[in-house]
Amino acid sequence: MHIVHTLPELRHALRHAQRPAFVPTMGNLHAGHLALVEQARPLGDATVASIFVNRLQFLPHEDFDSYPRTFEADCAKLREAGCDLLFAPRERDLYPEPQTFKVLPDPALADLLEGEFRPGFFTGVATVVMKLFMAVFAGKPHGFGVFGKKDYQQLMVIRRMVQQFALPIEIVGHGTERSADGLALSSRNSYLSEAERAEALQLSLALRALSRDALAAAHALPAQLPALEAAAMQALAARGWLPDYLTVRRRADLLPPQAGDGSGDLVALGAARLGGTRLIDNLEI
Ligand SMILES: Nc1ncnc2c1ncn2[C@@H]1O[C@H](COP(=O)(O)OP(=O)(O)OP(=O)(O)O)[C@@H](O)[C@H]1O
Ligand SMILES: CC(C)(CO)[C@@H](O)C(=O)[O-]
Ligand code: BAL
Repeated sequence: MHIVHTLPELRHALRHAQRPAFVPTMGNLHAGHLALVEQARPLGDATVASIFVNRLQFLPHEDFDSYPRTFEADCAKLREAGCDLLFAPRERDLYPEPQTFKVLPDPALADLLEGEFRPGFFTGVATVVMKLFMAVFAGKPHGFGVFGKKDYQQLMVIRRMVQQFALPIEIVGHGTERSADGLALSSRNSYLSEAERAEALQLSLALRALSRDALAAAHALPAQLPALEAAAMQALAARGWLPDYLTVRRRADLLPPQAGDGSGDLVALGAARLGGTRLIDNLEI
């Protein structure tokens, strides 16, 4: 695996590729990331990953400084997974000057859920993903970007960005990889103590219970859903969590379900803080 840090090095390394398949990450890689690399490998003619902890998508009080940086271990994992090229820019490579031009995602999609609790998050994500896409795909006739459904809303924002800017990039979504007990793999799981790690599973269980309750109430879901969501949040809060949201939304636009939406059109999404760690998860119903 070739490792490059600068844009000219990246462009040179990719000069013969016609259809790169690209997996952007923030590092501290786990089996979820490696599954994305596995998915990317047969798609393109070069498999590219990036590691970049993007300051632009963190709020001042968030964990930018403490975000786990495990570069050597990440390289070994990517090498083993068959990645051809790793782009690991330093901050000065990607942001040689303050990024005053930004990609502003549609607020109808980006200001809800994650965007409500992390204002500016999706502007930071869309801006860095656009920069990474320009770096990897500029001049290429076609390419693939592989993203995880664990970050469900992020995947939707990126799909819509690619569609509206008519980028010649196919966005591929990969299902959430979980540990044997059902916890969604996440870099931030490494913040959890042993006791918190055991408790963390309750977020996916709560989403499963909320999905079941929503299915049982399908005949009158818009009227009944607020009480079901409140009960799900209270149940987590009673276990010591601080839930931001536990909700059932339409997969198409992440708005609350309307009468006539089928249960197959819905997704349950949740975000909650356990101790100092904020976890997210979702379940397509
Ligand atoms: N469990 C998972 N299954 C599938 N894809 C995943 C999983 N976890 C992360 N990804 C995907 O990997 C890509 C890089 O994500 P990132 O580096 O932020 O990892 P993360 O585990 O989501 O980290 P964090 O804990 O900070 O949210 C994203 O497309 C993300 O959706
Ligand atoms: C897409 C991404 C690499 C942009 O920084 C990040 O949000 C992530 O790791 O999901
Ligand atoms: N996994 C999405 C990136 C973030 O939480 O900042």
